[in-house]
Amino acid sequence: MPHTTASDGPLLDVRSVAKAYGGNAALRGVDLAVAAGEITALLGRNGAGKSTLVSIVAGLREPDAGTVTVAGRPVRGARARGRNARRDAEGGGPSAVGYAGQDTAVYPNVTVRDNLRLFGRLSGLRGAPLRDAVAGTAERLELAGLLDRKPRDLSGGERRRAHIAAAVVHRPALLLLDEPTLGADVVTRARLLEVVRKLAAEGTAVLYTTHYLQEVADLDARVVVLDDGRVLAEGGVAELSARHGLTAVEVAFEGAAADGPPDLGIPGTTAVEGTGVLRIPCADTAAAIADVATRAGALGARITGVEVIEPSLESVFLTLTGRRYDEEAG
Ligand SMILES: Nc1ncnc2c1ncn2[C@@H]1O[C@H](COP(=O)(O)OP(=O)(O)OP(=O)(O)O)[C@@H](O)[C@H]1O
Repeated sequence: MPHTTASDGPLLDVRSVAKAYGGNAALRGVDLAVAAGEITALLGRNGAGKSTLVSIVAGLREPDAGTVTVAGRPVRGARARGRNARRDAEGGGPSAVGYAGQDTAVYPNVTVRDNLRLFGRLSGLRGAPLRDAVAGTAERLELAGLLDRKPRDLSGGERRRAHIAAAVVHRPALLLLDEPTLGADVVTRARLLEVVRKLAAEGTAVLYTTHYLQEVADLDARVVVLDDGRVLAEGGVAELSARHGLTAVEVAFEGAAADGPPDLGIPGTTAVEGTGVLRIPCADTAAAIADVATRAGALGARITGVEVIEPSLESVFLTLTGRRYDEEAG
């Protein structure tokens, strides 16, 4: 079912959103847009503000300033909705937003089928459309054989799939996923990415936070880099790599793992921590390798390996923030 917006604008439109907790600014004026059918990956280190932003878009938190619209309609936080929540649900048909936060939100003691029914009903689905939605979603997330089991009796990966199923059962126009693959094994991760790709291909706008840069490439997602509550850069992976990525040559030397690499006197060179490898940022890799060989030869240092590092999201992040992106820090 294709999702259309009330206007020609993006499905999700976030403008100048700011949020502080006490005196700590978590978001400092964020602008972000996601079109129908587009996957946007929100990248940033721990504490960058990703979850805060996603929960504001989900209507779970109030921004201090700025606006969020989904399909042209303003998102109101839980406090502002207050007693009108039911009226909103009744008036608006199935909810436009599906949200899967970091913690699994399915009820552990209720079967997967009843969980999916419940989440479908909460979004306004009833009768045959609800039954079809539950069956279709279970199929999509390979839960069909697990519908009569309770989440407390499922494996971690199965429970995570049930959690995502609860967020998509009503076929939201906008899907918010906050680190959906955190701790998932390779197979579960691949399945979840496949589901996200399919939903996007059918017209769902997806906003996705992750610490795994490889997933961003696998999803061919548009990237928004958030750092300290601000958008540092946005664009496609190739575009960002070309604009901000580094090309470098990494050179390993005999005996350097213990003693550290030799000082070749090349400006900008850094030692890769704990490896004895020298990283040399450069524009012309062939010229850099020839230069290294000459200088190493003069010092009597024996080269044991050379690797060319192409621009990547990792190096984009390093350029923009001056820090490495720690993928396991989720
Ligand atoms: N409920 C809260 N009360 C006080 N401070 C908070 C609260 N939630 C988040 N923060 C702070 O706001 C900042 C942004 O946190 P947020 O959880 O949005 O970051 P994140 O990018 O999602 O991080 P992570 O990758 O670790 O999940 C951090 O400094 C965090 O400590």
